[in-house]
Amino acid sequence: MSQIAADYRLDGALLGPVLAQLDAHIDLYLGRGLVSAGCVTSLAMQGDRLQLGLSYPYPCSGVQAETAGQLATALTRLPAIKSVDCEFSFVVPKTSADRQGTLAKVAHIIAVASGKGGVGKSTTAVNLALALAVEGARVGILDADIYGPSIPLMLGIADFKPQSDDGVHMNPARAHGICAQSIGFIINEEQAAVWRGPMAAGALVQLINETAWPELDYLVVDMPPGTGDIQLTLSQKVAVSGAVVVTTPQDIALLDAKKGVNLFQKVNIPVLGIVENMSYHLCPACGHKEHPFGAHGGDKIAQRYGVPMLGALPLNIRIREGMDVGQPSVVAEPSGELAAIYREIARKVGAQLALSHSQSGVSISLSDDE
Ligand SMILES: Nc1ncnc2c1ncn2[C@@H]1O[C@H](COP(=O)(O)OP(=O)(O)OP(=O)(O)O)[C@@H](O)[C@H]1O
Repeated sequence: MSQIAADYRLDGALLGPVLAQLDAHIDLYLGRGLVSAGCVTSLAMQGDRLQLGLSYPYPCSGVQAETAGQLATALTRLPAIKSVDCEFSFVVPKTSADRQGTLAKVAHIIAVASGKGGVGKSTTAVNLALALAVEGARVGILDADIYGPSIPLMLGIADFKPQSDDGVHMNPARAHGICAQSIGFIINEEQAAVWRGPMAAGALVQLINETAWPELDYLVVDMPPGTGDIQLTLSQKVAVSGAVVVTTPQDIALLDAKKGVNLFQKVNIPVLGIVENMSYHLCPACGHKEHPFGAHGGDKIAQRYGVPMLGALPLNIRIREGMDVGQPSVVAEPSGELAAIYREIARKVGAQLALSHSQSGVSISLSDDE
């Protein structure tokens, strides 16, 4: 899966056992051993230290320390190895999409969609974008939610007015390490409310194309709520690489989420998974977990449609309060449990995207330097 040529400089007697140990380490997000997943890009010995280069097709800085520890434990069982230096890198998988103009610098476009409004789609899109960035990717977000563009407020950039250097393309805003563009920077809600399907889709495609996006690994698009023509046209016109469907556990929201999954599957856009928002409530007094809207709805959809369940967020006042003041959970409490859930979702999204766009395996060069 890696697009880097591997460079293995170990003698034959050591190479086999080292590769065996590395392949016995199953990457949780790719579901394969590190060698078969193409993550092992370099191996060399310096004295009794193994220098190990790992290249991941998804951003994963949050689990690198743990992975390095586990690999060191496994590899130092081999008598020749006393310690291991791990070097991690992230190389975004190539895409087959032929994007033109300002989107040519964007590797992958991730649509965040929901069957109905108010389920927390924008909240999820913003935190997912920030979590991908914290995990090590270059990220942008496009607020395409014409009926309620909330991302400027959520990122604390409500007063931003896009400027242009070349008189043609608008520069996106920057906030919390990601860049952002919103339909809300350009038009007001009354104007948007009267747009019908084709007009809205056309305006959104124009907005996305007329933004001077920098080099990005992922552009997260907060889609308008619903699963109709606007969503379909937009997804196809900008060659969406994969979709995340957000739902709440109520039956009505789940029914709409199914429509969302169906829509993307029908047009061959990989559904990267389901996020169940407001999934459970933790009693702040006693820590008791309750499911006021029913349990496991997202799981059932995921199983039925053969798509991953990416994660479940609690109904938690801190999520809303952070959003209201431009401090989403991932940046407000970076080491908190909510940030941890979003970061886990981000790693899964990146890995699913890599799996669904996986290229041919790694090419290996071997030499007996040691
Ligand atoms: N898990 C959560 N716990 C508490 N509040 C939440 C949670 N998720 C979202 N909210 C709050 O619910 C409200 C709706 O969220 P959001 O705007 O993200 O929904 P949406 O699906 O994008 O809505 P729309 O489609 O109407 O724009 C916001 O006030 C948000 O802060």
